Amino acid sequence: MQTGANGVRLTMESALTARDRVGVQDFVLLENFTSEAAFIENLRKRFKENLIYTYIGSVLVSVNPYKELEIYSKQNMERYRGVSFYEVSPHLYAIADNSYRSLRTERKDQCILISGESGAGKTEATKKILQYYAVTCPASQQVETVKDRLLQSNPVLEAFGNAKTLRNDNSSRFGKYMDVQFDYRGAPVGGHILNYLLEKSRVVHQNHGERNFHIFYQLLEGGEEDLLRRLGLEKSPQQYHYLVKGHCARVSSINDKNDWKVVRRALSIITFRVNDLLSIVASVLHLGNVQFAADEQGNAQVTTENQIKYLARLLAVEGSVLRDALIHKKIIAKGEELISPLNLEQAAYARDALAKAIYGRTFSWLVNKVNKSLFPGWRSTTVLGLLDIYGFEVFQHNSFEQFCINYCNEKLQQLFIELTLKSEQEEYESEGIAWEPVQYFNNKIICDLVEEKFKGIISILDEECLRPGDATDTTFLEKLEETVKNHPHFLTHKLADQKTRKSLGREEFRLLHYAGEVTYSVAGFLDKNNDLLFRNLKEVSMGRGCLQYSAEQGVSTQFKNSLSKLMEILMSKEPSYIRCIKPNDAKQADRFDEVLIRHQVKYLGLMENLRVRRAGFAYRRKYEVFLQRYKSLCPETWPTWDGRPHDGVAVLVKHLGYKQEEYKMGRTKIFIRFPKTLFATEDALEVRKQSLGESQAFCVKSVLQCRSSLSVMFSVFLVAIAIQSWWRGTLGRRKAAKRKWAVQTIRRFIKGFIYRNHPRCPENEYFLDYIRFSFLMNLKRNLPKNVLDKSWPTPPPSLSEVGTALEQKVIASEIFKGKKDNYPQSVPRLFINTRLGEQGYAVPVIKYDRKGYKARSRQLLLTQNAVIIAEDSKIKQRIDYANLTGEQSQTWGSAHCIVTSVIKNKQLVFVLDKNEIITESVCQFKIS
Ligand SMILES: Nc1ncnc2c1ncn2[C@@H]1O[C@H](COP(=O)(O)OP(=O)(O)OP(=O)(O)O)[C@@H](O)[C@H]1O
Repeated sequence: MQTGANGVRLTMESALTARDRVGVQDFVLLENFTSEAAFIENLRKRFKENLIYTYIGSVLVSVNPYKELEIYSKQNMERYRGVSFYEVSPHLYAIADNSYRSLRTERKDQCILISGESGAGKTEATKKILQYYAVTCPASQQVETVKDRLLQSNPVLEAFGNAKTLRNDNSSRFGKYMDVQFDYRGAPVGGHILNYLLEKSRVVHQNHGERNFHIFYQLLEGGEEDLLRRLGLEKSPQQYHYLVKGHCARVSSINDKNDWKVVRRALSIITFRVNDLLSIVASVLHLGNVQFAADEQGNAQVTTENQIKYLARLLAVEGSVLRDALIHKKIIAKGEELISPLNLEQAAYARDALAKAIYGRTFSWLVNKVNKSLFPGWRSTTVLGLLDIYGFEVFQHNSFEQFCINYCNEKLQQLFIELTLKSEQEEYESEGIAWEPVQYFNNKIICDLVEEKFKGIISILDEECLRPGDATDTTFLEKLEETVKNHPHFLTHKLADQKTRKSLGREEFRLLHYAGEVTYSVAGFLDKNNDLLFRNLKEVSMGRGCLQYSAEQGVSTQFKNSLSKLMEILMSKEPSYIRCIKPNDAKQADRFDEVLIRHQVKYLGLMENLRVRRAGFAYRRKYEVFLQRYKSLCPETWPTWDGRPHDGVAVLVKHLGYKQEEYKMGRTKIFIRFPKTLFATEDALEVRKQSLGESQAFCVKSVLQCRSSLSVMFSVFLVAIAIQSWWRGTLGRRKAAKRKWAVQTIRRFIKGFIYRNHPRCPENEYFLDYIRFSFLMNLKRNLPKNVLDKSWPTPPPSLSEVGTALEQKVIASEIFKGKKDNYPQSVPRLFINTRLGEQGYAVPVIKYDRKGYKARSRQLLLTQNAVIIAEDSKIKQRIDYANLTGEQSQTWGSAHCIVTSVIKNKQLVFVLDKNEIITESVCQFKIS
């Protein structure tokens, strides 16, 4: 949580008073909520004060500070833990905690959707949320392992999926959805990752100032000599065509050598097949160095035999087969296989296509391995998903990749609208407030334009890719024009009017996205959608098991299908949103580039978010909370209100003169339509606080003066009023606390009843304790008359084991009653081992029957100074401490067991801690 300059906690309402300086914490409180300028001004004010987080309702807007802020400490995490969303200032942790709490209390799966352009801070946000859970969730041995694996998987995925770009030195070049799985105690026990659209083109080409994926440089820079020799690699990246296209193999902010050490270690935890994996990485570099020359017929011939030799070894294929595959194309026409030679350009294309395919498949294989290592072994009860995906991309030149990314954002916006409106509507319904239609733009029309069967852009693209004959990017554009020409969100040079036509090239089409227009160039659409890998190359490259090829499908269709699965996953969860903004292109702290930010506000759809959120009411609060804050503004509610909070708020707002159209009273909350109403109330509170402060000071002063000048009677009278007012306040608070307690107890009881047949867990422990208590009280009244009496009351199912334990307890009393000083204290104690606390040790106690056969062994939990006494000398000798080791064995050297004489055909072992029974519910066995 952020604190103000004076260290005071900034809650949503109290921060309102500082709004001139730091703006509003929630954009819904912007008076002029349709003004983009007001929106940006609010962001700027807050950014200047290092307040990088602001809400739009429950959406968090985050501006990358490009500097370390002291708001991510463990202490800060603790402050956000279990605290209501609006009681603390906006933060990632508030979103993380809120989602986690909903997951625990409502047992509903959650997801946090993080979007923004490259360098806006999505990955950092994801990592910080994971850290938050790592620190604040319950821990166990397994959790530690999972945490470890989650942390280990990160450098591996970053090595293979991230690269230096102009905008970000560690840019994720793939979309990522990660499920964190929790057990019934709320501890993270597993994870699962889905990856989207890896930017494979980077493997063979990088723009100036950019690099290939980190792993290549790490391997060359950090790999041991032996390893490099085995892979046939040289240390210098300059030797490899695929690594020098961007002319910046070395970057000052990146330490490839150190990163390699981390990645190498992490890799061996994730997979045993590190050597295979590195062979494939190396083979990509060798492929890049394969060169061709044209023969007399213009057909390509391989000129770099050495590379083929290495490739054959690394990919475990025949060299001659690979060579042939690189310079020939196999086509199946009318059921017949035809092999035709490739020219230079085609061979280079085939080589690059193979390199991209190999790398892409390897990446998927790796994600698969990571998932296996994160699999908890069973289906966990609840999951929390984190989606770290590129936001809208609008460049000078937009191509197939931007088309896919922007389509993805349309889908996410659709989900946002549906779920936000749905949850608004549900809240209105549950509060008994009439629904008011919300004016918003439904972008379904754009999603349909892209994805509709037969008529959508993706279908047309696939059709064009598959049709026989000469299909080109231009024919695809023509087909588009023909099929969707009348769509209001689609435009081309040919379809545009005179004026717009100037801004559109002949090879371009424009989509009017919900966030604004984007013009796409069709050049390369067909190739990229085909992701063409000639059939014979595909066959050749399947040598290593890491390379698996999926069914043939256009890339855009594959993406559409995986998006539709993603939408299903997200739809089944309760979403939270984080929208990340990059403040400048120079990666500098304290620089707020307004033009760049306006662009992002537009393409993140923030104004549209705000409009949807503000469609109804700007502010809503539980009656109790509202009354507690503002009760001093009305004489009838101050200092306490004895009636229902609902009535108190009604009296209060009437006194404040709220107009009918300014608010609505729901079942449990007040809804305020305009921020100005809230601001006026907040300002009145400030004034009231001052006058209250003055009057208190006055009161104290007058009491002091009274002592000297007025009669004692008068000062007693003043004090009496003060006490009375304090007492009323205390009574009121107690009453409210009691009511709250009652509600919580009833809730816990109901929940416990529902979970009564589950193993003990937070949901049912209260209920089970209650049942146990009732059973014991009943037992107390109906105890058997002697040990042979079998008429024990039947325990409830959840306590079936207690019956036996109780029998033992009664038997124990036969032995110890009157013989041990502290017997009376031990009676009400539970029979389970938990009394030992966390200091207990597990000790194997192995029992033998009279003939010396091993009868039963069992783990006992003992405290360090426990004494085990065996009364029966034969059995005493046979107590087996063989498994005890080190320190414990010395401690246990003096331990004893009491093995009592036969009672009811059973023997009992009582473990004593000094003179006290610490457990007696164990080790009974039949004597043969
Ligand atoms: N909360 C933060 N505090 C300090 N620095 C940050 C924060 N968020 C981001 N940064 C800085 O910005 C850089 C880019 O952030 P990050 O890699 O998370 O961006 P991204 O949105 O994931 O980009 P891409 O889409 O390219 O992967 C980080 O390396 C870090 O230096």
